[in-house]
Amino acid sequence: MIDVANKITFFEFLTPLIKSGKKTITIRDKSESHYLVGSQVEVFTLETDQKVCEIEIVSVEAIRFDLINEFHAQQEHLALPRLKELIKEIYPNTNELFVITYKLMPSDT
Ligand SMILES: CC(=O)Nc1cc[nH]c(=O)n1
Repeated sequence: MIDVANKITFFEFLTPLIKSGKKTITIRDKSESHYLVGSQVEVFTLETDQKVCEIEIVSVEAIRFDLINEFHAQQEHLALPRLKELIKEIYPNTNELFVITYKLMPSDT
């Protein structure tokens, strides 16, 4: 059984960006800000619960929605307006968010 501290889900359409190393952050709400720096976390698709890869948590930092900027967009490999739209769709009622920075772990396959 995988503990919540060692599992994270992403929308399937984002997973190629993670696996290729192009997306190096994720912005989550407080309920998903529990990841420990240095821990290794397994990445699964939200829709089908398929394992995608493993990441190591580099940092977890609080941020307000209105402070999401071009640098975050580059790290998400998304255009800034699309990133802000996506985050608003997922978390419509909060301004209190967390930037989780991670690095891709080498895979066995
Ligand atoms: C499943 C899910 O919430 N996925 C998210 C949320 C925020 N950012 C992201 O990259 N993925």
